Amino acid sequence: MGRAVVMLAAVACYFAFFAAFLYLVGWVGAFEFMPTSVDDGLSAAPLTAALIDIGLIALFGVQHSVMARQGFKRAWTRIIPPALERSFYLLATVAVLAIMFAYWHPIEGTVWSVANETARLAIWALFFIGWGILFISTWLLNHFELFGLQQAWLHMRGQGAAAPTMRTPLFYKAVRHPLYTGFFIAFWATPDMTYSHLLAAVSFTIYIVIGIAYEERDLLDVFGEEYAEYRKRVGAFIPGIGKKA
Ligand SMILES: C[S@@+](CC[C@H](N)C(=O)[O-])C[C@H]1O[C@@H](n2cnc3c(N)ncnc32)[C@H](O)[C@@H]1O
Repeated sequence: MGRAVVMLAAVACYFAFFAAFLYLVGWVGAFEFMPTSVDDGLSAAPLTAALIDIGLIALFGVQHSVMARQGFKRAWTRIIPPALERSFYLLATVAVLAIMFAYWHPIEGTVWSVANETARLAIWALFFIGWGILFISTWLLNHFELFGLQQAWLHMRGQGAAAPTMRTPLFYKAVRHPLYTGFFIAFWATPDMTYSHLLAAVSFTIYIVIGIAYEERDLLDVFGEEYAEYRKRVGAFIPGIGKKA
């Protein structure tokens, strides 16, 4: 594949992912202008709906976990250009998110609904702060590398892939996984918690907590003692909590 084509493919995947990410924000927020949302979609009896929705989130989990493993990457990059490995990961994420958006089955009923207008506004502010923390965290790590553009750019310029660098700026000084902290806040901060929203929040939380073990194992492999020492000093999602001896 030509170098310029690789670059164009990476840019296309980046924008496809960005669109899916924006849709996800609206989907979780269940805003009225959204065609589908966590509280809106196909209909089924509550138990069937719950099983389908859990299956959809599991699909997301399997895609994310399998494609992030080193063994999979080694095999996969014998078929696709290594410079596009991250971009195809994003494209696969777009596909599983699109399936989730299309086949989500809401479950009727409300767990909590906040009536006070000021409290509602505060919760909405928290919702956007969560997404903001997540977005800023991508820049603190390396936005262009995380979203595949750096790899394609270096490839286009005939340079090898950049060596991974451990980063701990700003939020990363307080917690090891601020991006996931942002994700948790965004999923849990809602003034109207429906059963389907709760199911999504619980399932994604469980998935992330399990996924972290694998992510940290890879980080320990790559960064060794530097990451081990970081785990001893810094909490996982909440400052000071979840340090690893
Ligand atoms: C979706 S990001 C999530 C990062 C982190 N778990 C968080 O919640 O902020 C996952 C990628 O970030 C990388 N990563 C996580 N922590 C890192 C760090 N401190 N420095 C460099 N890369 C890191 C992982 O290797 C993985 O490729």
